[in-house]
Amino acid sequence: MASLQGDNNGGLFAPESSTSSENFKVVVRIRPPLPRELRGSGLRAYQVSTAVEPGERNVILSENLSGYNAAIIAYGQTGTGKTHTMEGAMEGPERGIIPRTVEDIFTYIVNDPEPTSKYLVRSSYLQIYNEAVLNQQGGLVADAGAIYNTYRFTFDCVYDQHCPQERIYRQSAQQVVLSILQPHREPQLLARVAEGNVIAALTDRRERSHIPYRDSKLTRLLEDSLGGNCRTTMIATIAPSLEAFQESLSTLKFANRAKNIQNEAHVNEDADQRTLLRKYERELRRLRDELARRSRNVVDKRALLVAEEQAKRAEADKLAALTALQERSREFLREKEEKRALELKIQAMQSQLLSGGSALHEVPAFKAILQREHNRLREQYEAKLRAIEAERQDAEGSASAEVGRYKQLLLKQRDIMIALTARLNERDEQIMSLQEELDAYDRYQRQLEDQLDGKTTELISLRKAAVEHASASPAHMSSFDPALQTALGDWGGSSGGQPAPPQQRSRPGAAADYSWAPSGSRGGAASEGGLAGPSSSLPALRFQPGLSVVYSADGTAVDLQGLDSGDVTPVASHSSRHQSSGGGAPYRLYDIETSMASQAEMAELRAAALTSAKERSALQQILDSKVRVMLAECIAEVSSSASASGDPSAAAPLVGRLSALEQLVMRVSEAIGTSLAAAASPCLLCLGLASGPEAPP
Ligand SMILES: Nc1ncnc2c1ncn2[C@@H]1O[C@H](COP(=O)(O)OP(=O)(O)OP(=O)(O)O)[C@@H](O)[C@H]1O
Repeated sequence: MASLQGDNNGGLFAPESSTSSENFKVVVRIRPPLPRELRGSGLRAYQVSTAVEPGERNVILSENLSGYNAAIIAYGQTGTGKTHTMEGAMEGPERGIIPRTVEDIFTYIVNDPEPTSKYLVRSSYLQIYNEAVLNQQGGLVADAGAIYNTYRFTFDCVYDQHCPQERIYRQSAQQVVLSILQPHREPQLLARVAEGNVIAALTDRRERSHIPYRDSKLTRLLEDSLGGNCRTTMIATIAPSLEAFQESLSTLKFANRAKNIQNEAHVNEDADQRTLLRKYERELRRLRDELARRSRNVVDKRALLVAEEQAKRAEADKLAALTALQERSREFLREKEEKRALELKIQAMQSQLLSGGSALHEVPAFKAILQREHNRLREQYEAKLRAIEAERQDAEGSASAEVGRYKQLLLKQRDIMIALTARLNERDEQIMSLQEELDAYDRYQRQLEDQLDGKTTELISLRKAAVEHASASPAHMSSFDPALQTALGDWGGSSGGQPAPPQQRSRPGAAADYSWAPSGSRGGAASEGGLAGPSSSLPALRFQPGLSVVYSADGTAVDLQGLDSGDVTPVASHSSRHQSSGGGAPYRLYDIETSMASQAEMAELRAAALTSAKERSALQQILDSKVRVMLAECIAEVSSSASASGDPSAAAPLVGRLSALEQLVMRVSEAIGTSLAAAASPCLLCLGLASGPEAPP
């Protein structure tokens, strides 16, 4: 077998050329002459034969199962040795390509050094006869006499290769197609079926467009082998006899065209997901780097563009500023010229005015106008001054009237204040006099109380002496003075408790001048109903003979405990006259002539003290009521005067003063009442009247 590279050397055989495709090879195998052919004269002198090296088969078997699809197609006229080439003998050196391929595949699997690799080997055997596909699995069908038949033996080897060290999981599928093409005896049909449009299209030097693989089942099955993902070797078999010259020529032409087929073979590798992921990550990283590089270039370009734009803008601004400056300079020069022209014009006009011979203010018409204007302005100002003066006078008149009215009000208010002050002073004097009178009452009451205390002490001593005397000489008690016995009462020690008859009365003329005459006439009212004394104007007590009670000035009865003595005649010779040290009213107290003072005297003193307390209380009440009335009148009068004057605040000091005076009177009254109660309580307790109905308030 030799590669068909051309028909140089004037024959059908030519050396290999590097221009032929590595993925589609075409070889020609010439069958050795058969014995019958040798008997004839069909052989030519140029007949040669070449053996196929084992290494070439390995190449055909896709580089030791590295994952490429591989195909061996035997093409030739009948009896040219296709079956002999593909199948041959099952054993021995005449073994064909199929058994050798099977041996190579399993030898490779057995010799694989990677223990983790896994292989799956599948095989199929088909026959296509008149466009009918027949499954011939399980045995080879050899029908040498049939025409138009085509066999196809497909041998698939799928294996998994796993490399833990490289963490690679690769799955490859290798397809070995061993086909036998039987061209038709008629060249037209052969061209249509075998070559067909497929070969014509595949070998067309123009742009490859549509490949009509579907025109026949054979071309459909050989789709990958002819122009696809496959490393294909086509074996064109010819016979060496002269009788087969036309067929051999036709086969060689077909082989010559088929060698131009371009196959694109690649490894059938299905990487696992991790490998794909790593592959995609590497691709993604590469794309990112590319994008970053391009973006950086874009940023740099943008910055450059911005800088250029800024430079252009700055240049334009600079030109605009220069233009504006030049324009301003021109305007300045123009204004300067205009100013100079105006100054010249003013100078010319002034020179024209002065050229008349006299100044403007000396022109008569101008003087007249000036005078009129002056007069008009003066009249306006004078009229305005007059109006202002009239307004000022009106304001002064109204102000003076208001001032006069306020003066009158102030004078009236002052008079009211003076009058109120005078009345207040008068009230103060009256209050002071009442206070002094009240003090005189107090002093008199205290003296009465002192007197009463002395009498009580004396009476106690007398009763004690009487009791001692009775106990010493009880026999004489019967002859004891009845009056004294009566005075002693239970203290006299009388047996049986019978009262002693009154045998001795108070000595005639033994009376006391108990009258008192305070200043003023207020005490006169208290003497009504009382007994008349030497001083008829003073209240008096008189003890009637046979009466057991004595009445005070206000009609209060005082029990004298059975005293039956008659008149209590006041005496003057032995009376002790006490003069009030305070300069108050003179008064006279009982003058006890003898040490045998009766209880009538005690009762009299008690009644006098009680009367004095009652009168003092009455006077106190009268004083309080009158002072209160006076103060109320003063406050009302001051308030009415202040409201009448229109200035209520003017009377506030006076009202405050009156209120303070009222508080003072109240405190004085309270103090008097308290001192009175404090002074009267011990005395009244001694008299047994503290809880009586006539106790002073
Ligand atoms: N290279 C060869 N060496 C020896 N004998 C061969 C060789 N090639 C073919 N022959 C013999 O030639 C005869 C025909 O061969 P073969 O059957 O293989 O032809 P074929 O092309 O398959 O014919 P068909 O197409 O009719 O099946 C066979 O007897 C075979 O033994």
